[in-house]
Amino acid sequence: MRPALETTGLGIRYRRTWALRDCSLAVPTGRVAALVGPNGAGKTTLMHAAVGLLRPALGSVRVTGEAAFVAQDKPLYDSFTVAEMLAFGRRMNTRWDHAAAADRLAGLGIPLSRKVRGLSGGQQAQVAVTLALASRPDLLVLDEPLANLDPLARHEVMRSIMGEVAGRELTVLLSSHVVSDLEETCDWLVVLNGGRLQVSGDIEDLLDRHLVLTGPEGASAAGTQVVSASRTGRQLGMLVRGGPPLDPRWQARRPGLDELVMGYLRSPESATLPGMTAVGA
Ligand SMILES: Nc1ncnc2c1ncn2[C@@H]1O[C@H](COP(=O)(O)OP(=O)(O)OP(=O)(O)O)[C@@H](O)[C@H]1O
Repeated sequence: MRPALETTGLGIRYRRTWALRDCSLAVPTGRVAALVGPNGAGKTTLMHAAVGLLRPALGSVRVTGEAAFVAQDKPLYDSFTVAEMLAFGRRMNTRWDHAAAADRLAGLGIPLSRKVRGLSGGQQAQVAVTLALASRPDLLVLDEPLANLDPLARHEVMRSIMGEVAGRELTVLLSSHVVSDLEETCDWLVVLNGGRLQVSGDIEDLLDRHLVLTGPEGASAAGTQVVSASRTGRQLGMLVRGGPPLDPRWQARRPGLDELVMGYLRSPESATLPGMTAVGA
């Protein structure tokens, strides 16, 4: 099956600044892909390219089917009621599923008669996601859908997105700064750092292929590929690929998603991408 989103050698620049360089990735259909990276990493740029808001300067980007996009600042009109937002969406889209949108909002307990400005942040996020889903996209692209939401609302938004993915062949690409929000729901990981792709792959597979090592100073990491290393007093800590290490002084365990992401972000020269055999290539 063709991937839902595929970029090949993608390069995007704003005048002279390259925001994204040599980015080749493929997100398979039906995945919920987390797009993470520090401020300025190129996440919004990649999303804008995916939905056709930015043209590549180099390479290509291809979406299988239709994409819908929810921008960071939730594109809703404050003075509209929810019903007016739905009517607006209906006029703007040819593939509009009005009944599904109304059902979804009813299920979430969001009154159609309420003005957008009278909704909580979590409800506004839900309305924006509902509008995007009502256009029946194959790829749903969400730029920080959880920003400014409390933990309960973040959980609710993620849960409802998962519900949509379970029901059909929808692929989701969503950016977030809070990796712990993504652990439960995302099954694909894309890490960008300084405009470069560092990690792209299935999350379980990535976690299986890495180890967190802790051991004394002088312990050798032979038998592994070191992604990043840190020191606390006389203790060494490492994120490595492959292994287990030959030196028995290490304690080794599977990383959590946040440890995997942090390990790569700390070491921008490291990367793990499909088809790659060595860390740091
Ligand atoms: N309109 C623009 N004009 C010039 N440079 C831009 C523009 N938009 C983004 N950039 C630059 O491109 C790079 C990538 O920005 P982008 O917004 O894609 O990052 P991001 O990962 O989404 O960041 P954040 O987490 O802060 O939202 C940054 O260096 C940014 O300063």
